[in-house]
Amino acid sequence: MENPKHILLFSGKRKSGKDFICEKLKSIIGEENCCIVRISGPLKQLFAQNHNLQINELMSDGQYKEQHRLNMITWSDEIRKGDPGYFCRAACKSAAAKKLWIVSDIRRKTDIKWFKENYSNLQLIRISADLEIRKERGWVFTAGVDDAESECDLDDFNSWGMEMANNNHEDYQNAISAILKLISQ
Ligand SMILES: Nc1ncnc2c1ncn2[C@@H]1O[C@H](COP(=O)(O)OP(=O)(O)OP(=O)(O)O)[C@@H](O)[C@H]1O
Repeated sequence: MENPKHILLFSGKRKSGKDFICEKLKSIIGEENCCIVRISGPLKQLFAQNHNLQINELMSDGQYKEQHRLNMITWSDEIRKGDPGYFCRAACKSAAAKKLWIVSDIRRKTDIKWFKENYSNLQLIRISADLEIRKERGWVFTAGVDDAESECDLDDFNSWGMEMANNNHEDYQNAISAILKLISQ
C-alpha cells in the first residue's frame, strides 16, 4: 500500500477535544482524501474479544468506555511491554489508503518513536483545553487513568510541530485553519 502524503499525529489530555477536531477535519477534507486512524481501534477490538465486551460501546464516547478505561490501560500496557509498537502497527495496517491520515490518539513517546521510525511525513499536533472547560465537557479526575502513563507521558514532550488551544469556537476555528494551512504546504 502506498504511504499517505501527510500524517497528522494528534495528542491531548482527556476532553481537550482531539476527537472533535479530528472529526471536523475529516468532514472538511472529505472521506475520499483522508481517514481517521485510531491507535485505540485494534486495542479496543482485542480487549473486547478477550473480555467478551461490546465493541461499539467501547468505541463510543460514553460511560461504557469510561467504565472499562482503567482495565484497558492495564491490559494494553502488558502487551506494550513486550512490543511497544504493537497497537500503532495494527492501526496503520488496517488503515485505508488515503492521501492523509489523521491519527487521533497519540498518547506515548513510544507512539511517536514508532511513527518516526516508520514514516517521514509527520506533523505532531498537541491540543489543549483549560481544566474548567474539560470539566464542563464531562472530565472527572480518575485515579489510575489521569495520573497514568497513557495520559501523562507526553506532558513533558516539547517537540510539537503545532500546539493549539481548543477552549471555544474561536480557538477551534483557528486550530482548523492552522492545520489546513500546514497540510497545504
Ligand atoms: N471546540 C469545541 N466546541 C464545542 N464542543 C467541543 C469542542 N471541543 C470538544 N467539544 C466537545 O467536548 C467533548 C469532548 O471532546 P472529545 O471527545 O473530542 O475529547 P477527547 O480529547 O477526544 O477526549 P477523550 O480522550 O476522553 O476521548 C465532546 O462532547 C465534544 O463534542
